[in-house]
Amino acid sequence: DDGFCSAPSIAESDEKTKPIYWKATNPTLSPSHLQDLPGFTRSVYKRDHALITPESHVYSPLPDWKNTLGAYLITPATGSHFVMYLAKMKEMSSSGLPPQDIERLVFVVEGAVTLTNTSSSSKQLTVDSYVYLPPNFHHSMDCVESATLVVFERRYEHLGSHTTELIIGSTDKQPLLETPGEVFELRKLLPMSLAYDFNIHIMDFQPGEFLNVKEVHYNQHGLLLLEGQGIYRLGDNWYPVQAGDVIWMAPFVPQWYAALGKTRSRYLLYKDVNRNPL
Ligand SMILES: NC(=O)N[C@H](N)C(=O)O
Ligand SMILES: [Mn+2]
Repeated sequence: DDGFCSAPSIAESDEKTKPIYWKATNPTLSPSHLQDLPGFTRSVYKRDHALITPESHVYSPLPDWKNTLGAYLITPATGSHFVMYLAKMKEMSSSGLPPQDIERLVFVVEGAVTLTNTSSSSKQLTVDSYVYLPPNFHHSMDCVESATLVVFERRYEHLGSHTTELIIGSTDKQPLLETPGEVFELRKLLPMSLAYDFNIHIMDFQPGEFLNVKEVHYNQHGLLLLEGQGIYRLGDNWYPVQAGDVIWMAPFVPQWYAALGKTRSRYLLYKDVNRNPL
């Protein structure tokens, strides 16, 4: 009647009053309906990339953590040299330590945790804040109510006499960086100095903005879409994505993103840097 196409949203009470077989002649492609289809998932796992969407996340107790469920989404089994997992901390929970020589970055997606370590007083980490923990750095994260964390860990690759330090920060305190030839806004959570063998980029796109470079590079990525929706190209595949989706990108997989929808896209991206690939 309005002269344009739209997918009507049908309230649950409406569904009960509809005649038998009405869905056969009123299909809809709305994402919320697709998610209800038995066995349907947008998740994909291929040699050089994976898309792992929330309906596929599988949680189990995290070794050495108390009262915490974790979903390992990227691990060396997928081909990466790092792990990326979501940790859901419940009431009165606490973290375990990473194995020896493993560095860790934790970003708070929801809730709050208290970070304690032997060298300084406790710090409260709330949504959008993060901590980088050098290898073999004793610490504990404790949660009174609940929190969701995204955690990256990898074996630290030493370079000369450089060493890394404890870093605590939040995205909004990080300066915007130059992005020659690109339109997205870029912040980095770690210093760009040689000591650090990876960084976490926070990238913001307004709807309609996209990567100008159709990237192919030696670095690996682990991505969590924090806000918005769009299309991710990985190799010859084009994926509709939305907040909550996780992507693994192997070295050299062609990659490109265009933000769509009505709100800003923001993603958090692991990238190995500062080391000779040999
Ligand atoms: N897929 C990406 O967003 N890649 C980044 N622009 C990067 O490699 O820095
Ligand atoms: Mn890239």
